[in-house]
Amino acid sequence: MLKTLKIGFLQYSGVSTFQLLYKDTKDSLEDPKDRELPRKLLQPNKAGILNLEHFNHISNQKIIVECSDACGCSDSCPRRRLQQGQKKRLVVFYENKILGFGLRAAEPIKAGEYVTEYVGTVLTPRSNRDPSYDLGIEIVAEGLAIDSRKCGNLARFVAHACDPNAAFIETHSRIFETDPLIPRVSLYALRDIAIGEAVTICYYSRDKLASGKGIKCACRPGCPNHLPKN
Ligand SMILES: C[S@@+](CC[C@H](N)C(=O)[O-])C[C@H]1O[C@@H](n2cnc3c(N)ncnc32)[C@H](O)[C@@H]1O
Repeated sequence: MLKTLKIGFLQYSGVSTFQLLYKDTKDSLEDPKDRELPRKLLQPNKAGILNLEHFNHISNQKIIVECSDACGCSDSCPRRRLQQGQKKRLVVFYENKILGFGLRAAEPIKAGEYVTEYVGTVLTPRSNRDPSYDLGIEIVAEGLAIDSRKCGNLARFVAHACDPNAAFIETHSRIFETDPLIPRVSLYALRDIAIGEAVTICYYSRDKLASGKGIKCACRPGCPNHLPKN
């Protein structure tokens, strides 16, 4: 099962919990004594690069906030990466019998660059279905998941690695402020990814991986970890 990201609220009109959270965080960062607080909001720089140097892929409480019509910027603004769509060339590659299909870079990807979106059906996770392709949403809409098992894009093939080179990050993105705020998730590179290299994320926390139960992790020869069975 894909890693559950921590994020809070789905809204279609009016002031959302998220807007309040956003305001609180922004305000607190303006107070010098609070600058040490973990920063919740991420935005790419002018070159479209997200600073993920200190990204903790295990306890992820981060959300990317993209520009909208309220900013007055253009469609080519680097802070509209998800809105602009996938630009990186990627291939779905059959790795081996254990890993099945994975995703590989068909061109070099730099650390902090947007790779693609995790696409699927937004639903409430239920116990009687296969959650292997669920990506839990926790900031924009707590308790929902994006399921790419039957309907998704190539991000559904991203394999787990205990030392991953990419991460899924919830993304607050809408072109017009009046658009519905649907849960969306971006895939960003945590470090440079070479052409032909597998793009990987970490599905689980270190504790779960070290529990000794589940599928033996095949991220590298001799990896001692296990992917918990759902
Ligand atoms: C979201 S799917 C990834 C796509 C899948 N490989 C396919 O061919 O459709 C997750 C599944 O891939 C396999 N997998 C991914 N990373 C793995 C790893 N490091 N070790 C073992 N199996 C892995 C497991 O079977 C896991 O349940």
